[in-house]
Amino acid sequence: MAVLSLENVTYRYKNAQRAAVSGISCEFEEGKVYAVVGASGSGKSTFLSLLAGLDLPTEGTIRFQGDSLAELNLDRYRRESISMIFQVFHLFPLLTVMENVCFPMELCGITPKDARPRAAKLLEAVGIREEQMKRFPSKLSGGERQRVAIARSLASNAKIILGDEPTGNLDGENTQNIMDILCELAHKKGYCVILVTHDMEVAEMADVSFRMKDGNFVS
Ligand SMILES: Nc1ncnc2c1ncn2[C@@H]1O[C@H](COP(=O)(O)OP(=O)(O)OP(=O)(O)O)[C@@H](O)[C@H]1O
Repeated sequence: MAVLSLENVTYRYKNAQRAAVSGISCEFEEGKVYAVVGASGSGKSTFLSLLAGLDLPTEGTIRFQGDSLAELNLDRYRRESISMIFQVFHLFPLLTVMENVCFPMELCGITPKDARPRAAKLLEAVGIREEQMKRFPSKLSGGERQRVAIARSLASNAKIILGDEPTGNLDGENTQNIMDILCELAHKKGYCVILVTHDMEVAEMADVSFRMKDGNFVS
C-alpha cells in the first residue's frame, strides 16, 4: 500500500499568477527511492514542503497511510512520520557528532544513557567510525557530515525520508556513497525515500524518477 498518495494536488502561493504545483496525482511506497528532478522554479521545493506537511495543498488531497493530511495533527506528522535531510547538513556546530544524533532522541524523552548506544549504532550503520563520533562536525568531510545527518534523521521512527538536494554539496564519489546508503535503507529496511534534485545522476540511481515542469510531472 502507498504510504503517501496524492490526488490532484495543487498549491498556489498568495497572489501568484500560476500554481507552483499543479494537479499532481501519484503514489509513494515504502521500500523505494524516488527522485523528483526539474529545472529551477519548476516547483520541486514547494512539492517537498507539501509532502512534509509544512503547507497544505490549496486543492486536492495528500494522504498518509490513507488519512488526509488536512485532518491529521501536522506537528505530530512532522515529528513522528517524516525526517528530512538537506543540502547544507544542518548539524549543530557546537555539538559533537554523537551529541548531534542523540539530541533529537533526548528531545523525545529518551535518556542520554539509552540514546548514546542507539546513536552509536546508527552512526556505525552509515560508516562513521568510533573516533569520529567524538569530533565536531567541522572536523569531518562533506560526505561524512551528510552521513551524520542521515544517522540523525534515523533517530526517530519515521519511515519517510525527504531529501532536499541532499547530495548538492558532494562530489561524485560521495554522492554515490550517500545514494548507496539511502537505497539500502529503502530496500533492506523499508524506508520510503523521496529526493528532490537537479542532479540527473541521482535520478538514475533512484528506483522511480519523476520529472517536474511548470508544477506538474511530465514524462
Ligand atoms: N513564497 C513564495 N511566494 C510566491 N511564489 C513562490 C514562493 N516560493 C516559490 N514561489 C514560486 O513558485 C514556483 C516554484 O518554486 P519552487 O521553489 O518550488 O521551485 P524549485 O523547482 O524548487 O526551484 P529551485 O530548484 O530553484 O529551488 C516558482 O515560480 C517560484 O517563483
